[in-house]
Amino acid sequence: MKYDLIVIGGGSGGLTAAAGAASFGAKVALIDKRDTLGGDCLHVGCVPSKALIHQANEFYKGRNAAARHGYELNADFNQVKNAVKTAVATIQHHDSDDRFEQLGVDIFHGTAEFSSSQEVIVNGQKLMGKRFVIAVGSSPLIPDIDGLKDAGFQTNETIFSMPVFPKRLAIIGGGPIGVEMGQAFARLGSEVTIIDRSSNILAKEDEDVRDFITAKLSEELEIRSNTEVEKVSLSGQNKVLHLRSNQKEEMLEADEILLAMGRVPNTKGLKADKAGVDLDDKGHVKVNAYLQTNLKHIFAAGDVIGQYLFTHAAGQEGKTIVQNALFGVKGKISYDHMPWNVYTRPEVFHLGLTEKEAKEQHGNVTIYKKALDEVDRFVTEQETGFVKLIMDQKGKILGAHAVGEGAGDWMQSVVFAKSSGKKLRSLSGMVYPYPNRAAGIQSAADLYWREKLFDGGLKKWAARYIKWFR
Ligand SMILES: Cc1cc2nc3c(=O)[nH]c(=O)nc-3n(C[C@H](O)[C@H](O)[C@H](O)COP(=O)(O)OP(=O)(O)OC[C@H]3O[C@@H](n4cnc5c(N)ncnc54)[C@H](O)[C@@H]3O)c2cc1C
Ligand SMILES: NC(=O)c1ccc[n+]([C@@H]2O[C@H](COP(=O)([O-])OP(=O)(O)OC[C@H]3O[C@@H](n4cnc5c(N)ncnc54)[C@H](O)[C@@H]3O)[C@@H](O)[C@H]2O)c1
Repeated sequence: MKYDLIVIGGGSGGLTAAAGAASFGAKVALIDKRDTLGGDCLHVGCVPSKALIHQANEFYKGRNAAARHGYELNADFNQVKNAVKTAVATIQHHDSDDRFEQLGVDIFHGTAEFSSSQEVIVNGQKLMGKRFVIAVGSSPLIPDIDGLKDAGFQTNETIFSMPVFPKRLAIIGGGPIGVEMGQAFARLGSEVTIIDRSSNILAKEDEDVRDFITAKLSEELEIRSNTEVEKVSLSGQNKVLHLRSNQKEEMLEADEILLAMGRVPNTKGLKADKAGVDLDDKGHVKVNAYLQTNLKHIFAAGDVIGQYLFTHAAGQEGKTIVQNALFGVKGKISYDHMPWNVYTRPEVFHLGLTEKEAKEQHGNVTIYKKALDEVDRFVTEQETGFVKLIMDQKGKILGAHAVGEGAGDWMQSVVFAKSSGKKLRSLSGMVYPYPNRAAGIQSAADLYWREKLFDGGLKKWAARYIKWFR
């Protein structure tokens, strides 16, 4: 039998492609090397990390409240891990074999490898396909640091089931994984140090956002930027990180090391060469705007293409592939309106261009920035942060950024406005129920009218008109 579509990888990208294709009546095979579907996001990524963050924030609040009444609380790490497991198990139902089998998908658990451009092998069985989707995801980058392997370390694949709670946690890498896990462990009671070789953590964020969140996180943990880990050694049970920053050498002792230095694509065992699929020098599958590889019938989605390493990006790519692979529609993937959130407290929201990128690409841009401690809801909740909207001279939204409690949720209307081509003023004209957090968007967007009304010629014209009007 020849499948219409063979999907390799049952994570965010692969599941979306498989479910979409099966719903249209295609004969689909889905292969995943894990025993359960769901991929990294469900098992060792988004879901356990957000569950851990929730546990940590709950504990942190309780601990601070108890401290105000003279009590000291310690976190029970086993309870935290159980809550994380429960969250994963609950969501697993949604990504169960049963659900996909009911959609008509044939599921194979085992490692897939290409034997030709028309065929893959899984558990010794050959599967023939008309079209293929490579959605095998990525793995944590393990650096070649002297002594690291002997000293031992954690990655996102082990940290959620780590047996002992680390009193001192050193995190190498200050990207989203490093800062989210760093703050969560700090809130559970670890002494956390984030080490990053670049000059800033969260390097992809707008400069104002980076400065704000760096200052906030620094209240709870230590950040060492411009720092390299040259070597790791053991001193008894302690892991000793030999650091170098600005020609200065220092040592840092920790109970555990978490690696959060980026990802490598899972293409090693795939034998893509047997199919003739081109990879880039880092092992990512190379695709065009239609998500086709150099072979028109083989598509790729998700972390393995190395574009935007997010669940929602993989899902969007999976959807695009369904229409292109099954119906021959030439739908291009677009990342123009791809938002992301970093789930620290306060949360970071990112959409479109940063101020620096906007200036480089568009020259003259207008920026409206509103501090959240001037927005009533945030005042009542004693929260801070800001909203920053970046637009071109015609009012087109180029970028939107926010740091604030729940920003990832309440900034969503800006994604709608930007992706439907609405101008910034549309965000000002909506009605916001008082006192919701999204009013932060309105306050920032209102600055547009303030400028027009109070600083421009309109005010003089309006004054003359009002005098004249009877
Ligand atoms: C700690 C952490 C937190 C994260 N938090 C977020 C978040 O909050 N929001 C967000 O949007 N993104 C988050 N991400 C990123 C997100 O998890 C990934 O972008 C997403 O999982 C990518 O989906 P994918 O389909 O490309 O790969 P995956 O979900 O990793 O799926 C790939 C699947 O392919 C299988 N596979 C690999 N090789 C083979 C093979 N040869 N044969 C058969 N099967 C194979 C694997 O077993 C896996 O199940 C996080 C990542 C991490 C590590
Ligand atoms: N909330 C979310 O959506 C979320 C959460 C977690 C992860 N993710 C996804 O997972 C991906 C991987 O996350 P990540 O944080 O591992 O990677 P990343 O690539 O985003 O960040 C890695 C960090 O490690 C630093 N680094 C690299 N090599 C180093 C070295 N030798 N010494 C010191 N520092 C070094 C880099 O400067 C960078 O700041 C992200 O790109 C993101 O897309 C998303």
